[in-house]
Amino acid sequence: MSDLARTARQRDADDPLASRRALFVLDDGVYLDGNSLGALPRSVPGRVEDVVRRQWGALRIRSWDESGWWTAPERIGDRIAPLVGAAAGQIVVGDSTSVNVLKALVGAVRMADDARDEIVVDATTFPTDGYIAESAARLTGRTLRPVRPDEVPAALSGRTAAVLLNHVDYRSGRLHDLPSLTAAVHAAGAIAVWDLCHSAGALPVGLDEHGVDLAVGCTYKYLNGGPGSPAYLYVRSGLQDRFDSPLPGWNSHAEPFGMREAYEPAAGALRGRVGTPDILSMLALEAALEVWDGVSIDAVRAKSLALTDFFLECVRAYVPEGRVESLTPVRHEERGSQVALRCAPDAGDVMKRLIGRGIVGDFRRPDVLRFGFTPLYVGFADVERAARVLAEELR
Ligand SMILES: Cc1ncc(COP(=O)(O)O)c(C=O)c1O
Ligand SMILES: Nc1c(O)cccc1C(=O)C[C@H](N)C(=O)O
Repeated sequence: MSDLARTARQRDADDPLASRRALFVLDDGVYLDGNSLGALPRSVPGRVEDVVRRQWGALRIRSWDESGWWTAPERIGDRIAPLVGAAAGQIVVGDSTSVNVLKALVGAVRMADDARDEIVVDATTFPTDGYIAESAARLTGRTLRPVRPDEVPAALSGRTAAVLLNHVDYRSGRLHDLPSLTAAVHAAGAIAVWDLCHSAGALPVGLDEHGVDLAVGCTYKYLNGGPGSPAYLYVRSGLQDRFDSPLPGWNSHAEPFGMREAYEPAAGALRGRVGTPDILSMLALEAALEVWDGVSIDAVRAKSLALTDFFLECVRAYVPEGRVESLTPVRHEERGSQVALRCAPDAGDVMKRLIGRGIVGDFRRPDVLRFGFTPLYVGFADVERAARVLAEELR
């Protein structure tokens, strides 16, 4: 056994989160793709079975009240809230991240005065946010200005209405400085909107502490909600009265069953709802969130950094010099929970071979091997093995 393998074994033995792994369905491979689709928590299949057979099959329409279907978006929002540093009453679950980006960004611009004619968007964003921001700009009669996150402070002015940023870059794994960027946006008198897809469940976000205005995120990555599980929208309590959703469906009406002709928004975070919630996915997510009971997000962050540090150490030790280049920042303050390795010209083939050997990461065009580290179920021995197999494939 190598020194690194021995170290891994010891670190797994000392890991306070190690027992969480048993809460997930995994095989004997190494799953490093939880930043794309989280693994299945064991509590989910039984809950879905109950929702389908008893709540739907037997109770039918009564379940909207008796099984808590109607209030699921805000109830599950309150369950996610502590994971992203938000007090209750500010998050609703529903729709996709893409749809929530539209609600958040148009809602943000509608809070700004008309003289503010620009929307700033992260120029390195995951594509969907950029596409939707472009449409939000057209819908609100603003100009879209793509800016790299590090250049955002210099780009802000009295013309800026709202700024949409990704907390962690999906390609490189770079963590952007949410507190200081939010403060800069506020100093310019603009509204800060954050996409938390790659940070929620992997590191502390501190939405309330840092005064974030609006935020969105998916639940199928580090929150393990399942394929296509509903996303969420956070609207800071102090802004909720001014939040004017571009999708004011009947579920966000003050009196949904009043069936009124005129729209009147509900109070609070409920304004972020649109239409009938996707109950099966939503209640699968609720069951999945049980894995967080008793877990501190600070402990998750500590393990995440230890895992990514250890992976980089193993890669340095095992992989032939010059064969890969890490795009992941060395400084912890700039790192999310993934490692991206540039591997030209054959990253796509290399990832296929890794997956064939049970080491599952993903390939992002044009030349990136991407490995996500989910602290609740990835261990140090997994990390050492992944780097060792990668080195074998690259030799
Ligand atoms: C930063 C970011 N935003 C949005 C999305 C996707 O949004 P949607 O769930 O609407 O497909 C992803 C990943 O798919 C993402 O990484
Ligand atoms: N949402 C996804 C999907 O529906 C299929 C495959 C992958 C995804 C992803 O989440 C991709 C991911 N956001 C990324 O960072 O690349």
